[in-house]
Amino acid sequence: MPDILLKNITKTFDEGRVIAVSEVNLAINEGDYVFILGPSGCGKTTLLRTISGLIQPTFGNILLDGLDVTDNSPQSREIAFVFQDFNIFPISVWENCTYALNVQGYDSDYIIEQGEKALKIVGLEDRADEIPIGWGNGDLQRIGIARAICSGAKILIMDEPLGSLDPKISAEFRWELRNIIKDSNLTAIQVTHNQEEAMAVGDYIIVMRDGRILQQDSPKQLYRFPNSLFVGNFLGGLNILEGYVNHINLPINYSTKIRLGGPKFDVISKEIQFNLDENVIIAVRPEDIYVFPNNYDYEASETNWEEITLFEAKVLEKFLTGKELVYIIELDNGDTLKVVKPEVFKYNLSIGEKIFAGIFTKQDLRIFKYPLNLQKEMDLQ
Ligand SMILES: Nc1ncnc2c1ncn2[C@@H]1O[C@H](COP(=O)(O)OP(=O)(O)OP(=O)(O)O)[C@@H](O)[C@H]1O
Repeated sequence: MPDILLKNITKTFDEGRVIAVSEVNLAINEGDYVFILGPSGCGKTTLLRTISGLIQPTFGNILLDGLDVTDNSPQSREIAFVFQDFNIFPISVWENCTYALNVQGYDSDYIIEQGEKALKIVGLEDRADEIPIGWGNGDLQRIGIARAICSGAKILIMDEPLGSLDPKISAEFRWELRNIIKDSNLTAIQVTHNQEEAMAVGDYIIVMRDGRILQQDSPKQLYRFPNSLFVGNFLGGLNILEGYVNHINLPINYSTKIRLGGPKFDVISKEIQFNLDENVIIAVRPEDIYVFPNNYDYEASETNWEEITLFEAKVLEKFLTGKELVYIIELDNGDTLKVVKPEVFKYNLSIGEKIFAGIFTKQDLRIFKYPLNLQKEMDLQ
């Protein structure tokens, strides 16, 4: 039985004029560490607040451990919140950690047991008596997490918990947080704007847009098989090319031709059906495009060239961004593609140089229906 089950959750504001969350169905299992990603205003925080009971859904039901808690108070839901701004009081670490249990009148043996357990988990057991004034953000958030664990909650809800941390500390702390969650067998839902963080430590990622869930999958599946152009572009970026289906080899193989004399690719699509001559978008990640100099010796290479579609191109731009070398290449038909390689790349391709480019079509090329509004579909806002 899923730990958290959302059935058709809709939340509107301003007498229905703002639809913050729309018909969301979601199941999260016990022990899962789930991230919610999406552009600003897509409904992430509203969804978190609805699950925790801080706000009531307009429609729909929330089940925790099989029980309908839609009308129950936040306190009764065994959910703890971890905030971006820590909410730490100028009292001792111990008092911060056990504050809620004291207010709720738990007996002192239970409070001591819970407090000691929580501080040990976050590595603050030797600093319980200190007042955390002047502490670094990482340690302050440790207290915030200890407080959540101390409450005895089985579910952690975290709104940008690492958002105030220095990027280097955040990159280290994310693993610590994951270990804490897994070791304590907590179910955790976290909102972040940091895709890298979600991809690195999340079991699942939920991508939202305009109040709806577009896709919920493992990071690898989302990255390799986005179910829409928006999801693919939002997570990691996509090159897109407009084309049409010029051959169908049933049941699953479509040859698509890029318009105006561009190259032809054999694409596999198991999920979506296409028709002959249908306009489509084919998409490829910048890091999945091979580029070679014109005089490359294919015979000498061990690559299986049968699976790679090669086409001629010209280097339009070349620049370094930190650890990456970016090429913008132009196809014969004027289409352009972004290609990303490691900073130390074996070929020194120059601007203006004629080159060969290649795509491992079966593995790396995706085909999508041509959207009603391509510009809106690719807009990351
Ligand atoms: N109390 C409220 N009253 C009216 N509108 C609201 C309220 N809370 C949220 N909204 C609106 O609901 C939509 C979703 O907001 P929400 O804060 O959930 O998005 P978000 O994805 O968390 O955004 P961000 O990433 O910027 O924090 C937005 O259009 C927002 O303006």
